[in-house]
Amino acid sequence: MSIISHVIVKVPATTANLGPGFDCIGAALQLYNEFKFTLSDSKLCIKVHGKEAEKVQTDSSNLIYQAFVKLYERINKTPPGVEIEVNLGIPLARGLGSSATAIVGGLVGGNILADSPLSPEEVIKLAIEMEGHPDNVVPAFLGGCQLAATSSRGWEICPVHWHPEIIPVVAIPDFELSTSQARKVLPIEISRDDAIFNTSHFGLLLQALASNQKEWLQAALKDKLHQPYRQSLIPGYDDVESAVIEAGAYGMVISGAGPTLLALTDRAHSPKVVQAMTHAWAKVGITCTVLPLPIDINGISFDFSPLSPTQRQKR
Ligand SMILES: Nc1ncnc2c1ncn2[C@@H]1O[C@H](COP(=O)(O)OP(=O)(O)O)[C@@H](O)[C@H]1O
Ligand SMILES: N[C@@H](CCOP(=O)(O)O)C(=O)O
Repeated sequence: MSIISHVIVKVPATTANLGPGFDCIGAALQLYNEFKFTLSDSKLCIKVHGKEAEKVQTDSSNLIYQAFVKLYERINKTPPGVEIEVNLGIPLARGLGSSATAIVGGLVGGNILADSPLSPEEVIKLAIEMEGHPDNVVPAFLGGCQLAATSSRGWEICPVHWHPEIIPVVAIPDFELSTSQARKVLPIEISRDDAIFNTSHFGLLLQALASNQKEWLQAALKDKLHQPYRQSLIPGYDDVESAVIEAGAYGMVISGAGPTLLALTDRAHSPKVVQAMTHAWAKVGITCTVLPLPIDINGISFDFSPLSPTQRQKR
């Protein structure tokens, strides 16, 4: 029996792939979704607040609720009645890990209301299973920049040092691109040359992120696994990239599955990069919101209240 009446879980946005690290690396960003779970005797009730709230399902198909139910399935218990209140701070289907926050939020909320039967490692494993790849759910849960690789134990998760002088700037356009659509355009197989290209660039990326070595970062952001196939889904990609380089950034990549574009820059060039992204996309008729978003180093945070003695008696 739960001794907790409600829990509020805050989960950060993420930027996955970082160029050559398709499906294995991502970083948490200081932009958040917040989920409040309250035990309830009546049927499921989901309330959503914030911009784009009307786009989120409020029935049992809601991804947060599906994750909540998954948690209870895993511990062989019937899910309790619950009211879920969502405060959306992260735009949907833009490549900033909104689905990852819903999965992580639902699992963590469910786990806490069930008196935490699963360890953080088990919750992360379940989140990866639900999302299908680790590169957004892992940093969303743990914060910072995280690398995940399969092993005989399941997953090896490894923090990646992100030099504080490397500033992420995201340009979020006013159109959506679902991850499933952006995965459909990817080839099943790639050539050995492309595999070597990505292996070498990914190795360089890890060293470049840790050291802030300018030339390494400039080269390391290149990729041949997913970006060449996805660029055509993002009108104006080449124009924004040229403007970003001209403004002095290290480079630009697709954030997650897109369509948000992520520039990495040093602090001094950050204001120019913001302007360049805004203007370059406006020139091709696309309105976007451009934000420098520092790395979130904490991952999930939560706050909960115990049941009152009267509530305990009722249960
Ligand atoms: N806060 C949320 N609550 C419920 N479902 C959500 C939430 N955020 C995202 N989703 C679901 O995830 C979908 C977007 O996932 P996806 O295409 O992977 O984009 P993203 O890059 O934002 O994760 C939404 O259309 C919605 O179905
Ligand atoms: N590696 C995935 C990452 C998807 O991240 P999201 O933030 O767009 O959900 C991919 O590139 O498909």
